[in-house]
Amino acid sequence: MEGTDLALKQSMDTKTHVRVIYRFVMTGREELTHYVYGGLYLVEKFSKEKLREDKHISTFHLRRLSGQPSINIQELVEKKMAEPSNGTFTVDISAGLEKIPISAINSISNEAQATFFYISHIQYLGKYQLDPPSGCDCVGPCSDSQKCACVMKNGGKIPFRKTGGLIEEKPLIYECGPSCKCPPTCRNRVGQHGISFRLQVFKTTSMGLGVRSLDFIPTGRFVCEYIGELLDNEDAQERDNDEYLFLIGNNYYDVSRWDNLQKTIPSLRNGPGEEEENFFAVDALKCGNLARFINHSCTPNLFTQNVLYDHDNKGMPHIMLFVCEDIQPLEPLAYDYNYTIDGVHDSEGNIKKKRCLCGSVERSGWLY
Ligand SMILES: C[S@@+](CC[C@H](N)C(=O)[O-])C[C@H]1O[C@@H](n2cnc3c(N)ncnc32)[C@H](O)[C@@H]1O
Repeated sequence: MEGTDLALKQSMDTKTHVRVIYRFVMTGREELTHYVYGGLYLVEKFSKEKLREDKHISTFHLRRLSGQPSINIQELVEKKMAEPSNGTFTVDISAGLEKIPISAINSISNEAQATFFYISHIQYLGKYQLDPPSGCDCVGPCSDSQKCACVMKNGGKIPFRKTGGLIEEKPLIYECGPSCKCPPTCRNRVGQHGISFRLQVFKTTSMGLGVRSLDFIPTGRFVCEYIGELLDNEDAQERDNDEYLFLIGNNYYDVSRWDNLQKTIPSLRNGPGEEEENFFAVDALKCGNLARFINHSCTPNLFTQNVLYDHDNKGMPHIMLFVCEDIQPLEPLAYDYNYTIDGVHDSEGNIKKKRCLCGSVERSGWLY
């Protein structure tokens, strides 16, 4: 057996008592089964004796994808460690709220899953007035050539490719929404359709829980929204939570970030004006979706994009995560939290510091 080769070619074979958990191929959409060894894969049922007796033993050809750690299969067999002694697996932490199940695996310890309420839509506190969105009158799917009101708001071009990928990051994107006459299949509706790739929460070795993809996800594709309770600055301060609070202002009000874009296409300066700078945050401490588990990286594979579709309040856009670099199966997802060093304080105003453990060479060493 080629020990450095980790993509199992074969799936369930009842005769040999060997079951392959993943096929590590980019197009693989094999059913996820329950045991994963070392956070990667392995056999569901593996009887050493029977394997020896059985003439129909299947041989695996193992092929490792770039970045996957190696596993010594021979050692596992010798130590009778074919089944993990520790670990928990949850088939769907969203309990059916997402279109596809969000599994969670802890192959490091038997620690219980984090306790929070899984929700799949932003919760707006009653005190915030949401302006109803203005929609387009397009008959059929919107296109760049039509005089579509939403296309105009996006600077004259639908921001998504036909394949669904976002063309480029912008201060704000207007998707078509419930006030538009175009159908749900319109190309200008992406993030609102929710998760479409298989994502998994997993226990990391140093950063608590994280999220990885079980599928290959190409650059530009939508991954998920950061969901939680929407709070204004004042309410956010009162919640003692800097772990799961996404400050909307972090990548939005920084006009210098969009300078080049604004010079080339002035109509794209469609972020909030100064008078609208009432900062908002999405708090996912008590309730949220899987995005609350996505860790920070100084070399991220995701970026956050502000999107409006179901209301017109520029100060509280949806925070949608898109891919900025092709994601391979089992690769952890990460975005840049955009903290400023010495910019995080405790309730007494003292500077808080936290080491960054993302491991990127370019890292500053500090998360904040
Ligand atoms: C939004 S949560 C991410 C999920 C978290 N790992 C968990 O177990 O729930 C943010 C927290 O994760 C940890 N974290 C995320 N990225 C990190 C990094 N690059 N280095 C160190 N800690 C990180 C920090 O404790 C941070 O406050």
